[in-house]
Amino acid sequence: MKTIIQKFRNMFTILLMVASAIVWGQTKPVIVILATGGTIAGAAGSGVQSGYTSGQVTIDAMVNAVPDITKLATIKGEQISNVGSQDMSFEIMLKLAKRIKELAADKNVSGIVITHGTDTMEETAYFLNLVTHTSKPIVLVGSMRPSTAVSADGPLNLYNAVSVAADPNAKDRGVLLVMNDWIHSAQTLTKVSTTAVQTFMSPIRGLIGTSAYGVNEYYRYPHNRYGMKSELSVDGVTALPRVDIIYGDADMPADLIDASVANGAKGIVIAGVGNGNMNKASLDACARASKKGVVVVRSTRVATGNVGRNVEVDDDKLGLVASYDLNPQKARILLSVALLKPRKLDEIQTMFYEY
Ligand SMILES: NC(=O)CC[C@H](N)C(=O)O
Repeated sequence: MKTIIQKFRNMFTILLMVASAIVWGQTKPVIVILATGGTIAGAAGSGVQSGYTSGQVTIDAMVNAVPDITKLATIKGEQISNVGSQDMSFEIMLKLAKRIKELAADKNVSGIVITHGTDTMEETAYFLNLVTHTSKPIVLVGSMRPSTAVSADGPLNLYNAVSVAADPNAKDRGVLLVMNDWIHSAQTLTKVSTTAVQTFMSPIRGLIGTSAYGVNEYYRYPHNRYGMKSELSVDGVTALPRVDIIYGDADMPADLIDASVANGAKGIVIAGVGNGNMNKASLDACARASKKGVVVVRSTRVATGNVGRNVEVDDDKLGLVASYDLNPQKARILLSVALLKPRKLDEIQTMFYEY
């Protein structure tokens, strides 16, 4: 009799454990990881080797390296691409945007994490910030050391990124990047070191918050237009117009600007010196381009500070746009998306102030 009761009790305990596991599994937020490649998925022959190849490791292997992640969320993974982000293309970005839109509309999904190489992470982050209209957290993450390195930074970065994506407090903050304990806005972040683990900074407007072993603190909401407030869209778009970046320096040759126009650019971003300046010959070439209907934006090669309108350059007279907060690579993204529709110069200038 005693053994029957004991058996019954054991069965009941097991049933209870299974039921609570199911309930917990259902209440845990669902986070979808979209993997694109990068160093976080990179591998080398040894733990102390500087040479390595990006985009070698699958999403499952990345998640398995951080078993604790499944305590934060139910993880689902999809491989979108597996490239070093120097090979990130508008085609992959458009594919990402489309998939994010579908996932954001799924009421079972709480947030999205994108694993990505750091070289062009600012472009992808800013692009998604403009064209994904959702309040759900979208978090980019990468690493500076490959998965096989001694002290690889990828696993903790991924853990923190999932914790932010699963955090209701991260909602409505636009596309974020979580690396090395810091939470950045897509609009402000920039890569400042070629190899150091502390490579992302938000030098103009500062951090959105911090994430330490999954404990998140938020300081602010981004100031600019993004997500639900963005009027920009890439729905049904399969390619973006050509926009070139031309680097400014002392005695720069102006014929690169004419060549860009001749090769079919619809927009040009000048990574100018100082406050978006360039020599007289280049300014003349920009004015020529503008007269032909090519939109020319003056950005800067300088790491901090914004480019104001009509400071040393008469933008009104020459028909130019000032990039304001945006560095050349982000100015190129905004201009490429803005040019999907015919827009007047002053409308584009307003976009540079607002986005
Ligand atoms: N740390 C990195 O992710 C840089 C590696 C690689 N070039 C990439 O961007 O994917």
